[in-house]
Amino acid sequence: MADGICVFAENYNGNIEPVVAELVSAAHVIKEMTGEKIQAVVAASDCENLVRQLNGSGVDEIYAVKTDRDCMFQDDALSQVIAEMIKKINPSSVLVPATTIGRSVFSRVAARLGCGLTADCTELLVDKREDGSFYIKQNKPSFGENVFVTIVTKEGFYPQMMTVRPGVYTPYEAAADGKAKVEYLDDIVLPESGIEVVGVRPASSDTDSILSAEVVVVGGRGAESEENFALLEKFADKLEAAIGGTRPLADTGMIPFEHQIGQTGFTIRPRICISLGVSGAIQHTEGIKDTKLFVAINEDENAPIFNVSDYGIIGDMKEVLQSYLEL
Ligand SMILES: Cc1cc2nc3c(=O)[nH]c(=O)nc-3n(C[C@H](O)[C@H](O)[C@H](O)COP(=O)(O)OP(=O)(O)OC[C@H]3O[C@@H](n4cnc5c(N)ncnc54)[C@H](O)[C@@H]3O)c2cc1C
Repeated sequence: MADGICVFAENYNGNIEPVVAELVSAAHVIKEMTGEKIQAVVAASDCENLVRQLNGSGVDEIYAVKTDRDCMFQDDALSQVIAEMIKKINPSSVLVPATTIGRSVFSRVAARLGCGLTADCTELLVDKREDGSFYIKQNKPSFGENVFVTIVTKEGFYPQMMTVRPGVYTPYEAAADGKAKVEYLDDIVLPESGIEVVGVRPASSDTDSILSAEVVVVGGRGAESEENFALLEKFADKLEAAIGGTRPLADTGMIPFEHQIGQTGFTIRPRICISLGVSGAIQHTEGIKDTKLFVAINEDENAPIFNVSDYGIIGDMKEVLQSYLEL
């Protein structure tokens, strides 16, 4: 019988990616209901190092395959290894980061296993069927991010497999003395790959910068003019803050999608967040609700953003920022 909540331990350059700790949090939410063990799967040439990092991260079991060569970006070969691992472990659910690597590897894993894959979940809820079995409600934005849908894997089909959007869950803080059972699956071998990696160039705009920023300045439609946005950038520069925005700013390309905050964007948890010209629609404020200190500047005293801010300044953002920058 399928049993266990399996987390894909995505790694890069010898490090487990921080997003894995978020998936471990999501797995613990599921475990509270189902009582299943949390498993991590990892396959890499420097596997021992990655297993060390995973041990004590809040997982109960680690399954590892040591590959005979570096297989980063050889998703055709890596997906075969992971699919074989999942067949062997037989978990009831598999949680994968909705990252470029997670998406690419697990669409192939799903095809190999003949199972479904719900992409880009922003909420996972557990429910119980009449026969006592548990299932995961996989909630995600859909249809051009205009509606929210709940996807449920058909009864009796396992694993329930899903990618989870980074930033949605708070990283799991494991007890320092936590130990996992480790098993190396030596009979699984990395096949030849049709992909040759000729070079690696980092992306120019990464989501990490905004997810890990201590201070974030968020612009809304009120900051959309060239003049206002230039002021916002100067302000952010002075505060050494990352820049985020509402969906209209991402739609017009003023900020990259990776910096859109909200239900269909990313969730941030900075120490300080300052929003400029943002009305405060629920779809946006969902993405900032865990901010420690939240300041809003809006010229409309009735703007809903003031209902969720700790401090509010009623005024034209241009005048407020110009005064601040002159100090
Ligand atoms: C399914 C769905 C998912 C969505 N997901 C997201 C999401 O992830 N993120 C997101 O942000 N939105 C999302 N939206 C859109 C959301 O509902 C709002 O439309 C959007 O957040 C509004 O953006 P805004 O506050 O920038 O613009 P507006 O609502 O137009 O507000 C602009 C504000 O700026 C103020 N203002 C104007 N000029 C100035 C000035 N000079 N100085 C000070 N204040 C000024 C105005 O008073 C106003 O309050 C989603 C919508 C749907 C239907």
